[in-house]
Amino acid sequence: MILMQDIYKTYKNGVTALNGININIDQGEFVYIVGPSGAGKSTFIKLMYREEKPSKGKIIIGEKDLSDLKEKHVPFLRRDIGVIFQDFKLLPKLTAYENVAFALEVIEESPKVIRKQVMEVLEMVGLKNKARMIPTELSGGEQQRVSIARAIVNKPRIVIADEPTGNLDPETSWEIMELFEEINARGTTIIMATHSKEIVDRKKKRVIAFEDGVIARDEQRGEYGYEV
Ligand SMILES: Nc1ncnc2c1ncn2[C@@H]1O[C@H](COP(=O)(O)OP(=O)(O)OP(=O)(O)O)[C@@H](O)[C@H]1O
Repeated sequence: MILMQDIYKTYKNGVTALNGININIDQGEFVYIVGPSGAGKSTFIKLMYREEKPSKGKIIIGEKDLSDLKEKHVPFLRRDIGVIFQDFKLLPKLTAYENVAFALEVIEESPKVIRKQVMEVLEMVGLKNKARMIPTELSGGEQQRVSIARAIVNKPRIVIADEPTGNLDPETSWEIMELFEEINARGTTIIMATHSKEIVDRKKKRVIAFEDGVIARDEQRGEYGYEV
């Protein structure tokens, strides 16, 4: 479960990005976050994995109240949340296998567990044969698959994606969306910020629309709702 109560976020430069957010997302939901540029979507997402802290308000992720989460416990929160970005953020000198394994090495998993889980997850995203390639040897879609593999190798309960198809062509985007649906079907909560009207309107899911730092719409089986 993800709960936000009365969340405000003002950055150091005085810009207020979120202006009173209340939200409740159940385990296993698939939620699109939409809205105009600058509406507060990325800020909302960053609060969930503690990349940013709210200026005011309460955030609960699973059983953890982030208000009293000590810095040294942030890595434990991140084990429960996989994050995926538009620009993949892979380590350029490491192979696909090593990029995914890295997520488990930092939490000191045993080499045996690492090998098994990394190969399983690379197979799931269809990249078992390209495990030894480095990011520049892979297409954009393949790089995004590696980053998805890295995000889910820990079996997190929540996957957050900030414009994951923003750098991909339409066909590749659909393939990536299928992967997200597969992950969601296993019970993982998916929260995805997107500017893609095609994706949101075709895959009818819960839609939360941000405008000027507040939630303007929150609809089950919603639509994108903006002209493109
Ligand atoms: N680190 C920061 N410091 C200061 N202001 C910021 C920072 N990050 C975001 N903002 C401001 O907060 C507001 C909300 O930004 P945010 O990135 O959350 O919007 P967004 O809806 O994700 O936009 P986009 O669709 O363009 O990614 C904007 O006015 C932005 O300029």
